Amino acid sequence: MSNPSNPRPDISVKQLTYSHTPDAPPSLRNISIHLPPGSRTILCGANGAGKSTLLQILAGKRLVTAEGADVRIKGKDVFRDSPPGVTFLGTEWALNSAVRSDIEVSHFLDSVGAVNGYNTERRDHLLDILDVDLSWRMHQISDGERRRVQLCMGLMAAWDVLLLDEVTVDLDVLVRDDLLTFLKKDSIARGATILCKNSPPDATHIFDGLGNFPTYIAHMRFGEFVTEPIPWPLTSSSSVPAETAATLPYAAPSSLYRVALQWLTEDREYRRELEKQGKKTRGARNNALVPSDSETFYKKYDYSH
Ligand SMILES: Nc1ncnc2c1ncn2[C@@H]1O[C@H](COP(=O)(O)OP(=O)(O)OP(=O)(O)O)[C@@H](O)[C@H]1O
Repeated sequence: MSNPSNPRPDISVKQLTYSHTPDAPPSLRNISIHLPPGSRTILCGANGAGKSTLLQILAGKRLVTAEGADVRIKGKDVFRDSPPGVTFLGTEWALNSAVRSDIEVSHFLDSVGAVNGYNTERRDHLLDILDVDLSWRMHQISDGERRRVQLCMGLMAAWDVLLLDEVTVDLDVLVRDDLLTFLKKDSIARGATILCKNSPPDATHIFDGLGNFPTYIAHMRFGEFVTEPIPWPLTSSSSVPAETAATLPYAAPSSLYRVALQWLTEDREYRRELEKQGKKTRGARNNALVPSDSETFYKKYDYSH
């Protein structure tokens, strides 16, 4: 949904172009979206489409200097006004050595609570849903368990806007399902907004059970929206562009996986077309090296015996 006339979108992005480095091509190109309070949007797209970059910019983690770009949450400029009530949960958290130190989970969560303040009923509910054992020690738990602690920590304080960067992918199916149910209920009860990304690596796992979660879905490719956020589930009366409508299955929420598959297939065909035209290169460069890249690689590193 990209409707600038919406009186108060929770997330509003206009003319956003962004490059990670001065010489690199833009990872986001002239992006504009407007998401209303209480919406739950899933960004779909192949690896490198720009989903994480968009979430990180909304979280104020990357500074945008491009002229004309306007990135707001609840009407506040994300760089200059730091809007309150925004929670960003990303995968890099688990890589931080501090969260792998010898500290008991209860102490770890208490230290965060002391800083942020939280409702204990909400915390206990999250501990149940995420099946967290307060006596675990942070350096002795699995990646999935560590992720559950992160989610509990990040969701304890009630957020207005939640930005999720693939933090549910390594949860087991039951925990993930309970968490999505909680997030959906919470978003409905408090009119809070969720924007999250889903990537292709294991699409069946990622999209399984997600069909009832979003109110909008969107498709990104090479830093642009091929399909701007559109209401989900789709109906024949959805305000979907004609060219998109022709490609999508109108059906039950369970078809989200099929829509994602359709979009990713289109992405791959588009990329292959660019490759044919010499505008993109992937994999072994068969014409550039004789013998092939892989033979050269294996000889170089002497994997032959
Ligand atoms: N720190 C960085 N420095 C330079 N380029 C980056 C950096 N992070 C991402 N990029 C580039 O920006 C583009 C978009 O990356 P981004 O991580 O936003 O994609 P994505 O859609 O989230 O991908 P995935 O689903 O694989 O996580 C890619 O071409 C990527 O190579």
